[in-house]
Amino acid sequence: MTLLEATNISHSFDYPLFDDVNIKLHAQESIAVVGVSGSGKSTLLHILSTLLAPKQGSVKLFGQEIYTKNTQKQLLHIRRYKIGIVFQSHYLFKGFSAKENIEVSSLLVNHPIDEEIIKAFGIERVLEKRVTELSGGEQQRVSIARVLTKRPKILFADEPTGNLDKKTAGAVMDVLFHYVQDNDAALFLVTHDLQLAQSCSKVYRLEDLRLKSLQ
Ligand SMILES: Nc1ncnc2c1ncn2[C@@H]1O[C@H](COP(=O)(O)OP(=O)(O)OP(=O)(O)O)[C@@H](O)[C@H]1O
Repeated sequence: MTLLEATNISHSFDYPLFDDVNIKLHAQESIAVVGVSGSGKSTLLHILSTLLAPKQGSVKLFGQEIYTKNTQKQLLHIRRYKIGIVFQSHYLFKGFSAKENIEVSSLLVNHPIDEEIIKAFGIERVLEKRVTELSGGEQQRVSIARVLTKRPKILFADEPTGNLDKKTAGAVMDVLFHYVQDNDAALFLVTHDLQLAQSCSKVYRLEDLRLKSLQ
């Protein structure tokens, strides 16, 4: 099943970022995009995940064109209930504990927190701590747990393991890959780390305005 289809996407800010980009993401699939800093990876992720309309081209999520036909209300519904976005800066609620942050998602979709994920992320002992008392890597894992608790069909992740050591990063990626398999979901990953990217089913490099297939 095709969950995401982007056709002939082009975008620019002060200068052109990419041109004529085409991507299809199917259930149980993971796509990684690598590229140098400033090549437009995060911008592409924003375009695919309802946050930014491209200058040209079409983006379909779950078979539905998202930028021309959808009202803001429908976009909000997709963003809240059908996709999950892990940002480089994680946007946790600072005054809340780690657990309360994850509970927000749990309440939103009326689904309990998955204790297995908490354990696999190694954050069970910090759940009662306030966000400001957590290390950067702990905050990153709490934010991923919060997003997974919504049980999104597509998970968009921008450098999700940027603050983590290799071993912890590997453990987190394992959870993401299992989540995708077990839930018929899909992962769109942006990273600088080519080795990490190569654990995905498809790898692309954003370079010279094009999305080039590496794997
Ligand atoms: N909202 C915006 N308005 C204007 N320019 C922007 C905006 N967002 C990003 N840019 C510019 O677009 C370019 C690409 O940014 P983007 O964050 O997509 O790159 P990236 O490949 O993800 O970089 P990094 O690896 O450093 O995170 C940068 O030059 C950035 O300054």
